[in-house]
Amino acid sequence: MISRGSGTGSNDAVTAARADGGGAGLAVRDVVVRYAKAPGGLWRRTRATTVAVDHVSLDVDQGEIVALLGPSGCGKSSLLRAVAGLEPLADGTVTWDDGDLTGVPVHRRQFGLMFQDGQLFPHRDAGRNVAYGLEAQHVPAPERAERVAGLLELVGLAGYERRRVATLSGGERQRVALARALAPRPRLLLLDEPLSALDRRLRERLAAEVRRVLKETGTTALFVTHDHDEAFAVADRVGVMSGGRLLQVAPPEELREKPATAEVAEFLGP
Ligand SMILES: Nc1ncnc2c1ncn2[C@@H]1O[C@H](COP(=O)(O)OP(=O)(O)OP(=O)(O)O)[C@@H](O)[C@H]1O
Repeated sequence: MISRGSGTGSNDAVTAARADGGGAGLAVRDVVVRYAKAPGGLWRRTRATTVAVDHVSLDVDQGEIVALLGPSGCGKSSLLRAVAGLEPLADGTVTWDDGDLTGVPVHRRQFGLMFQDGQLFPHRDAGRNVAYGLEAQHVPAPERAERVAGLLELVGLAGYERRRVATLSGGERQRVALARALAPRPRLLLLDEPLSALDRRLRERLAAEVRRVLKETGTTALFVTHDHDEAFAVADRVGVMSGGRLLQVAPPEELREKPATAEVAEFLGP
């Protein structure tokens, strides 16, 4: 059983929802993700696999931000991709509000995705990038324009509607990418190293801003990062991964004060 730890500040509402028996959200149970090793050579006959995620269980309650933290290759992205439906589960289940997502394709999960490179559409201006998901939902133009303006303002880019993507800085691109991911009001936002390509100072500032934006929009989020400071700045709870396993999930201060194992303590450092 994974300890959920206690919340503070804006997390109190989440804690209250849990106590009421409400606040359901994402439940990952005993999930295993395996990859076939590269074909050829010795592996061809043995059908050997890499276990990227090794029986991981994790809850993310509605309105909560959970960061997955761990060194390169520990399986964070694989777990996030499995939740998104981009990787098949070798074992275990992923549910939302108790509804099993097995067999539900990526685009039907109502989850948003944001990656290290925001992958903006280069031929659309900033506003039309943000509007993309709203167009797909056939939101009428005036309502769309209002929502795009509101989202750009929320991410600190008020008035940027007509700016060409090529003229935006790295930080501005990721802000647009965040606004675009939030536009269709995803029930869960999955962020994979969204700030990693930015320099440290900007990363620190944006981590705090991402948290503010997610909280202001009441967005439930799973945030993958290898950066301790970023995880602690963004999340209500932080999950530490190593070798495909989830070692501990706890609020930042609890993780610092009471690491559950020597491995967690060593990873977090002094
Ligand atoms: N498509 C793939 N095919 C084969 N092996 C893979 C594939 N994707 C990931 N892996 C392996 O699975 C393990 C976990 O990788 P994953 O990308 O999930 O880790 P990570 O913690 O997100 O690392 P990083 O921060 O470097 O992206 C690694 O050993 C990796 O080499």
